[in-house]
Amino acid sequence: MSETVVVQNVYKKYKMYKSTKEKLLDVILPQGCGEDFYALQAISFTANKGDVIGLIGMNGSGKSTLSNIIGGVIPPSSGTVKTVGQTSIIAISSGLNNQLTGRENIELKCLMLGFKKKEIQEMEEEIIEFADIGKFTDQPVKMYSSGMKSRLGFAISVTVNPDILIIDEALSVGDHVFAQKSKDKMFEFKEKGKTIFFVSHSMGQVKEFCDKAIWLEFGEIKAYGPVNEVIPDYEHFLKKHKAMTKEEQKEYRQEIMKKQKGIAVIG
Ligand SMILES: Nc1ncnc2c1ncn2[C@@H]1O[C@H](COP(=O)(O)OP(=O)(O)OP(=O)(O)O)[C@@H](O)[C@H]1O
Repeated sequence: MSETVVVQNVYKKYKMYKSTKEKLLDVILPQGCGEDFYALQAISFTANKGDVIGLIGMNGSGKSTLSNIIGGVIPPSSGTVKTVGQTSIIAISSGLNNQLTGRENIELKCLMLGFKKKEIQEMEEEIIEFADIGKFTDQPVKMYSSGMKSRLGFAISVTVNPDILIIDEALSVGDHVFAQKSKDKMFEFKEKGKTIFFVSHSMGQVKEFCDKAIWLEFGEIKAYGPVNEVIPDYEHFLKKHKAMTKEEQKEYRQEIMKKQKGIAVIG
């Protein structure tokens, strides 16, 4: 089986500041200021061609951070990510330039992906039709509704025919017709054997679409395996977590954070 994504020991560190003053001091003082916060810790896994992997986990567990790192939108603080083939990321705020028109955004994104002018011209109509942006095509994106923006982002990302596709909650946006159109497109990619990462809070959608799942908890991989093994464990955990009092939830989080601090020092 050919490996398309290899993630090795990835960490993503952010600085947390209590005030603007602390943020300023961090820039000025040689020893820095503020507290380190790890959005991702010791993340290692491999995805193969044809894998459709759900990224699941509670709010703030690191799903978007990980998908942005795989998609090359943000760099990891340490560790490596190797991807084979072209990667395309679909997120609700999928990197459109508000000042440019829809058509200019299409051209810019395709140029950045290395397409030639003739290839872009050929794809342009297909993207406009898929996005269904009609007479808004030559208007600046800042005039678009949020639905139009996400349709355009989705249409560009899928028409460039990527090898690795990262979908961050994209199915939950847009009207019924577009949701069905995007779902069909995703199943078409799945059938073509592309590698797909699918970020979702909907276990129904993950079960329907994915073969495997990565369960993230407070920035770490808690489980990675077939959906029919990982999802029941995650659902069981969610139920238990929901039944905890706020205080117990806090204690549970602190317990894990304490363990993670040890890992971060080693990492
Ligand atoms: N730019 C940033 N600066 C500081 N902290 C950040 C930044 N981006 C994300 N974080 C933090 O990193 C953690 C992981 O965030 P992320 O958005 O990846 O989680 P998520 O699992 O996608 O959450 P959700 O399900 O709520 O979308 C969160 O605690 C978040 O507050």
